[in-house]
Amino acid sequence: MLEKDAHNSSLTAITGLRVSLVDELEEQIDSLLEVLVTREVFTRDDREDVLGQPGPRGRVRKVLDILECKGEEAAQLFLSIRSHQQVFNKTKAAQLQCLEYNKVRQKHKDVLRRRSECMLFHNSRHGEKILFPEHYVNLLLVDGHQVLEVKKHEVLTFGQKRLCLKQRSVAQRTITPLELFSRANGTRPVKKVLVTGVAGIGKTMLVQKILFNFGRSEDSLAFDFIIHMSFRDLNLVENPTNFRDLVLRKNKHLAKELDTILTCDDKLLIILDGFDEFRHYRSCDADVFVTEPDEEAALTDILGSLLLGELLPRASVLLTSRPAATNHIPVGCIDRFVLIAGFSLTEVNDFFSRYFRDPTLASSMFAAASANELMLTLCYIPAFCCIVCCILKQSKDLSGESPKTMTDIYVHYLMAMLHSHTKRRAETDHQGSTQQLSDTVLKLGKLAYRKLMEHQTLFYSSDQEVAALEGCSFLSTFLDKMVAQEPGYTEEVFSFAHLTIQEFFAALYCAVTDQPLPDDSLSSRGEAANGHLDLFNRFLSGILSNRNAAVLLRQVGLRCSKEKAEAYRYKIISDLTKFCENGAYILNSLHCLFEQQDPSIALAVQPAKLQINVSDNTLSQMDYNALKYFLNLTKGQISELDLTGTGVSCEALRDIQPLLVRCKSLWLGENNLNMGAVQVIADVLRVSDTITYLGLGWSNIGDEELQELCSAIQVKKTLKELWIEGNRVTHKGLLSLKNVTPEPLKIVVAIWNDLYDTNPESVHTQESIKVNFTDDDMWDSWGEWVFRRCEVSSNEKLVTVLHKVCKISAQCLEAQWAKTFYRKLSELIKSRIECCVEDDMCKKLKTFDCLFN
Ligand SMILES: Nc1ncnc2c1ncn2[C@@H]1O[C@H](COP(=O)(O)OP(=O)(O)OP(=O)(O)O)[C@@H](O)[C@H]1O
Repeated sequence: MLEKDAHNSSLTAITGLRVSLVDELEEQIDSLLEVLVTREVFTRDDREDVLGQPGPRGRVRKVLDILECKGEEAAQLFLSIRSHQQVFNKTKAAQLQCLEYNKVRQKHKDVLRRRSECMLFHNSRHGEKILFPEHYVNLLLVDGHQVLEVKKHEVLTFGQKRLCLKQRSVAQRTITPLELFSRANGTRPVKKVLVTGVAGIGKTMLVQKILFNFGRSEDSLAFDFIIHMSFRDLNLVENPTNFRDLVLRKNKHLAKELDTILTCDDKLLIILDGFDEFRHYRSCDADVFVTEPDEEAALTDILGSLLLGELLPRASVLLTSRPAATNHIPVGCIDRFVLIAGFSLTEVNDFFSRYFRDPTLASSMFAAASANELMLTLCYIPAFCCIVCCILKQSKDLSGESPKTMTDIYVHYLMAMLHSHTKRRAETDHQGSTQQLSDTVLKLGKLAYRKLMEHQTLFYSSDQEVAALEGCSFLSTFLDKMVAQEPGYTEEVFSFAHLTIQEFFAALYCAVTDQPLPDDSLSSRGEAANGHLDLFNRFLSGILSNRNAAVLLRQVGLRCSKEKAEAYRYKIISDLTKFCENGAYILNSLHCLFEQQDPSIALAVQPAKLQINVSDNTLSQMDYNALKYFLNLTKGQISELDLTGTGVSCEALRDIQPLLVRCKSLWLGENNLNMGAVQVIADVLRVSDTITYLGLGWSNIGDEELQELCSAIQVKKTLKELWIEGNRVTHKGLLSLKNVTPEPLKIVVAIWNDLYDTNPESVHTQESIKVNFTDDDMWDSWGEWVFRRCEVSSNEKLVTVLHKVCKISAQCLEAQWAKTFYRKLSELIKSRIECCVEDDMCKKLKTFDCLFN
């Protein structure tokens, strides 16, 4: 019996599979029949019998009946033909799918190319097409961002008790857009990239460049698909949604292949542009995870999951943001931080050439811009460069007082645009009056202001403020119009030509109406201006300055009230005085002062102590200009200048060297200081009669650099404390301290250096050289300093400081000073939590609260 079964195994199999074979073969029975005849398994008569059956399923059944009569050999041949057929079908399906995938990929590239091939310039939006490749100017991209790398490191090692907490400084280098996803040092894959840069520096342009090149298959970014989403547009998503729908919103042509595209997620790049513009930017550190593209969820959870790699874990993500919002990005998941540094002089020149096209005109315009150094500095930011060109194009020169500040440039721009508009109107209907102009400007201002306060950058035509603009003629100069496809209907959607222009109009509205000045000073709850209104405040200050107020009144009949201007000046003076005295973060106030260009305001700032804290923020030349402007107008000693984590370079240090000489405490830690930079510091030590405390922790200092500093310290002998934690100094390096300790240097803090071996000749047995935490007064004062800084910090800055100080907790908690320090911190955190209204911030503070208790 068994033997018989074995002999008849194919026949038995066919009998067993009969039902499924009928399903499987019904669509291919005719071709299968032909093969059976060709291979002589069936005769022509058999074929006639089969074809005589009604319907394909009947024909399959007949084939199976005949096979049963023919016996085992025929059954075997049949099964082998069937399995060949299966393989053939599968290959064909795969080929078809691949063909379809490639077709959609090409189509998508065509769409991206079409979408990105034009460039919008602020004054050329009346049907004038400017081709992207003809106007795109190379942007300087810097790989590595000290402050964010440190933050990431701190987030990742949060609460860990590590013995050696050395944080190497980040080596920075310039890269090209092509290298954004290339592996650093050829090791770890780079999947999540964060690109930051200040307003108008070219983040969106960089995204356009990537899309354009991809659309033209011009670069070798190894992706099959790039999905581009802007937060400006995502703000319009109201209800829970899913990732698939988010992709299809703007890419309906991907619908058929989307499953395959999402399955091959390692070949997918998702670009999320303008995180700072996101209405829900505070809620992206998701703890509710979405793992499937079809899962319905809140937009923030979907985006958070994408960033954290819970959704489409193999996909690459490029996120762009202004620096102010980076505190709300889960930096732990970012593999590469890239900073856009804008243009250098060569690129500014290139921009002028491309803008004016005629080389002679371009070079005379460039000369006009170069005549004003401050204006040239502004041109390093592409958006400002573009506006400068636009003004020059309209007015041929910079007549009158030439622009010195960012606001001056925007006011000139507004005037140039209005002027060209009235000229055009005058040529046709002679109706354009100043009154009409100022009315429209005010309406635009109201729209800009209301929406900025609500964190909105896109507005529907049904919005009240948009409806009020109906019929105004020069809107297209400042507003972009798009048509949004909503399910079932379309609606017009507007946005300002650029976010900075919205911020400018918003400030203008606030300056010339009775809208109260926004109160952004640090409240006891630590809710300082969260960066969202930084630029708005700078514009507001500039517009309220006597110079610009006069221009606005003369040219458009817009009047800033005297009281408001006075109140604002008073606010600058009192803010600056307060921040100098308490050591709070001061950069934006310095910019507001700079915008006024009125030395009498700076002279009125007379703090009891001059402390300047601009730490933990990469500084640009414009920032240094604002810093120099204020400090050059003040006299005498600078009690403290805190440039920790600002990316300060050797050139920048040279630029501000005269200020460094006036400092008593100078903090330069968490910057990558090369030998050139150390030499500038040494030069300062050689001449300064005031410098007493110097902080160079985590700044890549090695033995040679330390030696350079020690020989400089010996000249004036004013330095008392040197902080060089977390560097590369060895025992040998410490020997160079021999001649300067304990006099004049009373304290050298060298913990977390390369001091592993116990060297009998070592100098750190000297009491003044600290290589470990101890229980003494010095740490007590350190704790007090940190605590004072925490007290005047916004919650966001506080969290940055807390991350830094929580590192030491494990090692020294037993010391009395540490007990007091952490108890006070814990109380401060508790009081901040009580008043905190922002969910993500509350969560962060609570984590520290748990840690410290
Ligand atoms: N590489 C470039 N080449 C030519 N023009 C540029 C370039 N980058 C920026 N611009 C000009 O500057 C303007 C602002 O650039 P973009 O919108 O990319 O800035 P952003 O960094 O995204 O600003 P924001 O943070 O305010 O959104 C552009 O509209 C364009 O006119």
